[in-house]
Amino acid sequence: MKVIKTEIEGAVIIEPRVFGDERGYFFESYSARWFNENVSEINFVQDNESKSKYGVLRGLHYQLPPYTQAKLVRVVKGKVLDVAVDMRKDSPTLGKHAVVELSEENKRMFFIPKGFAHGFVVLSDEVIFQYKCDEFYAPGHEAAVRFDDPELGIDWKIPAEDLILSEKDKKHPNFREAILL
Ligand SMILES: Cc1cn([C@H]2C[C@H](O)[C@@H](COP(=O)(O)OP(=O)(O)O[C@H]3O[C@@H](C)C(=O)[C@@H](O)[C@H]3O)O2)c(=O)[nH]c1=O
Repeated sequence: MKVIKTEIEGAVIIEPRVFGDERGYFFESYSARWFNENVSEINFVQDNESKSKYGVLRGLHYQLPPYTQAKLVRVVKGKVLDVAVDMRKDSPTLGKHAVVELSEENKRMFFIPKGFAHGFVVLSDEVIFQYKCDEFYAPGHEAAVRFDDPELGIDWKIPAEDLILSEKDKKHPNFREAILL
């Protein structure tokens, strides 16, 4: 397992050690002991999975206090561009984002601490996306930022006409109007 820093303090990429043999492969997708020693002392309490087709963009989502969530995200099938936007009001990188390509090939995971808005876009025909959260879903405390706010300047890598968003995700506020953490 290797920890790779991103341009934003706290948001890190995790590269698992993959054991390949004639049967296929094996890797530890999560070890509480390793994670607590090498990344952060976290108690994950919920696992989620979503399936999406090419062009689907989910984001940029977060939960408000007291239900802020840290997330450990990965792709089981396909490929995404994964983005975390720093919403921490006291952070020197407030409003900046980290981008990571996650795929079934590179098997990378992305750890997004509390204080970030998160989203991804699907670059392959289909994606199965899995993630762990350290706080339960709190529907009354959902918050979000527009994926295409020019102030954030995120390059989603696929043409705007290919994007597929939920009705909810089309209506989020810009970063300037969003609630900071
Ligand atoms: C996130 C979530 C949704 N739901 C329900 C609510 C809704 O009816 C249905 C679909 O929810 P959404 O449209 O919000 O799903 P989605 O757009 O996939 O939301 C997710 O996006 C990514 C980018 C994240 O970072 C996640 O934290 C989460 O916000 O699932 C739960 O029951 N539990 C959950 O934890």
